Amino acid sequence: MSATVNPSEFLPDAFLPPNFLPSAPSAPLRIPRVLAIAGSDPSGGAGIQADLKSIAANGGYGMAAITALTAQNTQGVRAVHVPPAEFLTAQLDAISDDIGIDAVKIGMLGDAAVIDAVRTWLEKVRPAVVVLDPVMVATSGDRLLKESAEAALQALLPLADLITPNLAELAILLKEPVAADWVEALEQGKRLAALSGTTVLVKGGHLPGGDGAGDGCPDALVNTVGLLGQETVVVPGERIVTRNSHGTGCSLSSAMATVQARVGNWEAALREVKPWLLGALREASALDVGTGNGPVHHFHHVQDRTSSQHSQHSQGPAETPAEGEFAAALRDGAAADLDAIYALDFIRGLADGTLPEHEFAYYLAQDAIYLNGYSRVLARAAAVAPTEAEQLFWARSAQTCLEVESELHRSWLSTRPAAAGLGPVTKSYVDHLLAASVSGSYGVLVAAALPCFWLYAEVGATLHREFLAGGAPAAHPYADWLRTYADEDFAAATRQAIAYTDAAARQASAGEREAMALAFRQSSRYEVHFFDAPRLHA
Ligand SMILES: Nc1ncnc2c1ncn2[C@@H]1O[C@H](COP(=O)(O)OP(=O)(O)O)[C@@H](O)[C@H]1O
Ligand SMILES: Cc1ncc(COP(=O)(O)O)c(N)n1
Repeated sequence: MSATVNPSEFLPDAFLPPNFLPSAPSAPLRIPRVLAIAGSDPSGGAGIQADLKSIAANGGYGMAAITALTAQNTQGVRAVHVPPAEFLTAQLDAISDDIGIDAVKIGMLGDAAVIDAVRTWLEKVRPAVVVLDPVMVATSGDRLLKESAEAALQALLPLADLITPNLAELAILLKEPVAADWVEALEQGKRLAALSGTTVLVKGGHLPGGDGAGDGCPDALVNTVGLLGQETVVVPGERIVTRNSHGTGCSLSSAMATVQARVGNWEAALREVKPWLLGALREASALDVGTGNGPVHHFHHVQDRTSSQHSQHSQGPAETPAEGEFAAALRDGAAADLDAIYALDFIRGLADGTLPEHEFAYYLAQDAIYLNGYSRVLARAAAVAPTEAEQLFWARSAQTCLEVESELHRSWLSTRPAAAGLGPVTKSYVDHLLAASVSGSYGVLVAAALPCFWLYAEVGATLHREFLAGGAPAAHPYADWLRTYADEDFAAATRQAIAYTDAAARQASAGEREAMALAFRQSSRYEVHFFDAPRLHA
């Protein structure tokens, strides 16, 4: 390995929004222009109406070419009207003749003539990002695609970069029975990815409970063309008990198209979109729309301008927590992860000196790579911090990270054999942090960054105490390293980071606080995986 880490190793240019690089700190985030090609749902919960809300909620500029009109509400679909396909072509051409298109989301197509029109236009325009939600049947059970058009839809799949079938659609596209559990769903996802040569997003929304996915609602990216670090990337998620899931598939696919256009990385996009959608499902009860399967709340994360009415709908999480309360809840939630870290072979081996040297070398090399990415994320926190004190704090922390990284290279890594390059856990952790850093929420960003301070400080202090209690033996192979753990400056910075995160939570809406808690939990999990990575990958 070279003496310096090349950040582009894990930060391809396309991944970085223009204002992410320190050279252009004040440039505005580019607003991707996202076109939804889909059917209309006049009740506003699904179809093109959900797409436009979802695109806007995720920071994009939404455009809409309508394939079909439906007469539907939260109870079901009453009628479908598909205008002549030539008129869809006229809409599509009008847009692409004038406007640059950063991403396309395709939803309800209706019939084979519409599919043909979309295919012809896609082949002509070749948009950079195409997400295809193969809409066939509405949640209510009504058909939204003629059965005779299924083969044409199948043939359209290779033109998409991502396909987002639900379990029923996955089964129809494969001509197989519906997957009975999550493991089977992933297998089907792999088969569809192989068949279409496209990345598949397998969605856990329709999983029956107790099937290996636990009570959760996971999603997974499955891919056979080498775009992702691993063949399957599972993003776990909580399951919300609600009837209001009308339009979740439409909203997810539009959000993925929008965020992918912004961050250029499917995994990071899903990690950003999933907490947003979870909040939209959770806060759906704040809306009073229809008597059936109601819509989700796309703008739950936007500061509520009618908070007095809003709080009548959702109690508890909507109330601003007292000072320190949010941070205390985060710490409680991380207890299991800390226990898991203390039980790792890596940590036990580091403490008693039995850790194999090659695992230690791998850990140091990954730490250096991680710190470089982490420093960029902290710099981003400085760029969007609401006060000058916070700006200064995150900027100093970003600088310290780079200094620690270069010290690692100068001292620890200079005498060690070249370890492997960017490891899978390091990549996933940094991707998660980068997704949080472009989420548009300062709170989510600092919550995602916090476990690296907090858990690391706690683990370091414990290891240092144990080392001293054991008489600080000079012959301990990792004595020098263990001594570095007792750093009062780092402990003070950790207390400050906790206080700023707690303050951000007190300023946030209930939905944003939920997204903060999730971002923190995911980073805590990554802390565990990071310490366990040397055992698996060294
Ligand atoms: N009850 C739920 N709780 C949390 N997430 C859900 C729930 N239902 C669906 N989702 C999420 O909504 C998205 C759409 O999933 P799904 O309902 O399977 O698709 P569709 O709306 O196309 O039928 C996925 O990200 C899924 O994980
Ligand atoms: C026009 C239109 N398009 C798509 C859906 C599917 O909705 P869901 O996301 O709930 O599966 C719908 N009900 N109506």
